Amino acid sequence: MVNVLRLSDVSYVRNGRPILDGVDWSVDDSERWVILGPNGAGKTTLMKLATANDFPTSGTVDVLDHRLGRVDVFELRSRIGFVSSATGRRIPPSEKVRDLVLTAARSVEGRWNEHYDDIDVRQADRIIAEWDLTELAEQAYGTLSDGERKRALIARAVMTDPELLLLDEPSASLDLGARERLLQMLSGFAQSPYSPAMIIVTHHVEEIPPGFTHVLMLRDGRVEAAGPIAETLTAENLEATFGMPFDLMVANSRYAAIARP
Ligand SMILES: Nc1ncnc2c1ncn2[C@@H]1O[C@H](COP(=O)(O)OP(=O)(O)OP(=O)(O)O)[C@@H](O)[C@H]1O
Repeated sequence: MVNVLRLSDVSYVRNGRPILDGVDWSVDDSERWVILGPNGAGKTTLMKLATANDFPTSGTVDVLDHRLGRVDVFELRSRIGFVSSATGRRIPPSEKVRDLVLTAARSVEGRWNEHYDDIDVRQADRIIAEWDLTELAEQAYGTLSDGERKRALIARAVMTDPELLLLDEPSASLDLGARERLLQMLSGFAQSPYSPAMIIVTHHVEEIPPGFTHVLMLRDGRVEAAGPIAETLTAENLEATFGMPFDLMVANSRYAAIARP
């Protein structure tokens, strides 16, 4: 097992307010983590640290065995895949899906005159098929549905064989069918031994793909609970995290929560 992320006593303070407070968290390469928490809990801030896009106010963050503050973050970021709603906004609407995935090999957004090796083209086509995008490969990104866009962005993120893949609310705004299709694909990907360590952020237990192994529950910048999902994702911990009582159901390795009357 190789450690890919370690936060030790991390605090992140802005305007005198602790947005993250005393966070300890460790992720190994075989693990698939869900970060669960209400609006404003600090999930996005945690993602910024894990993707080497920000620095803690105090404590230490080690990403892929490098301590933030002592490493070239640009080199480090090239080893991390990250998809958030902001990622999609940077993609030129006219970019074709095949080029969107292929250009990740050169870390550019928008195809110009770069040369791509056959191995890159084959890798892009394989990943496009894996994420069920073959029929859309010649279609412009701006014309895709939300669900198709999410799959295209994830395909782009995995094109560079990242050692850590982070997805910020991958199924937000998707309709039921698109959400379920994406969850099935994420579940398959999560269960492959060849996949990198994965972290997804969500507000909803219904959006946890089977195969995810661990959960970190965050409230007001503090870790409410963290550990293997089967023993950590409990009605008690949900109540502590979201501040109200829930009935938690598990069926077919999927979770559902409804407020207790
Ligand atoms: N740079 C900043 N300066 C001041 N406040 C900040 C800054 N960054 C985040 N915050 C505040 O910290 C809190 C946590 O923000 P964050 O975006 O990490 O939460 P979140 O869990 O991702 O929320 P959501 O689920 O709504 O996306 C919020 O109240 C936010 O306003």
